Amino acid sequence: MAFSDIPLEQKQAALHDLKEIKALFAARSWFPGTSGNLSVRVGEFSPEQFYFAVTASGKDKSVHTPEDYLFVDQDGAPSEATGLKPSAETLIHCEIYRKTGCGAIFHVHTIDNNLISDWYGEQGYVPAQGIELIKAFNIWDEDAAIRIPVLPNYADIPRIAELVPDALDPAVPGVLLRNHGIYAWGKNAFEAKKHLEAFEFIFEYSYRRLLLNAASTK
Ligand SMILES: CSC[C@@H](O)[C@@H](O)C(=O)COP(=O)(O)O
Ligand SMILES: [Zn+2]
Repeated sequence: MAFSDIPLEQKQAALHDLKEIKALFAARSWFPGTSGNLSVRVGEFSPEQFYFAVTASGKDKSVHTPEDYLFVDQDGAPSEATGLKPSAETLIHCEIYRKTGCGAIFHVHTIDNNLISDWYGEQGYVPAQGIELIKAFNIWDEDAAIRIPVLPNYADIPRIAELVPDALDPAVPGVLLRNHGIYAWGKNAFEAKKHLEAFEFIFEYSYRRLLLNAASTK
């Protein structure tokens, strides 16, 4: 399917979703210092060919402008003529789409996701067990345990992107970059938002748990 074959309404719906999510996350201070990026996929998916709308690089994500988003293909190349540059981390979005076939990916930098990814960075995953919000990932076992993968935060984004396919756990819709932030995804914007909120709850819980544990051993 060529990009021009994708119905205009689908493209407009993706941009509408991005606008709403961007405003909501900005109100939560989830885009400090222009950090963070968002994408929503459009059209049919095959691992060889897909398209998505992504935030333009380096923008202040707390304001709306006519130059906030552009469409790119499975390799991160713009699908239409544009002067905009896709997010510097577009290749990471490409690898997540290719591997999972998901419909939306949201990336934010928070103090909690940075601290917890660094604390567990050496072991390569953040453990989480018995936290109610794990059910947001459609995991319903009592006392369920999950591992949220943590990748090194190389300056060279293609070097990170190539690690993504093997790092992902099919049951866990998120991956952390150490001391950087999280990528969370879902079948659509609603689900990606739900997953991101659940991860952030788990990170804040885990951080406070570590503090309480340390206080109780004093
Ligand atoms: C200005 S700090 C954040 C960036 O280095 C990057 O990690 C980020 O999330 C935003 O990059 P962007 O190219 O705007 O999508
Ligand atoms: Zn980032």
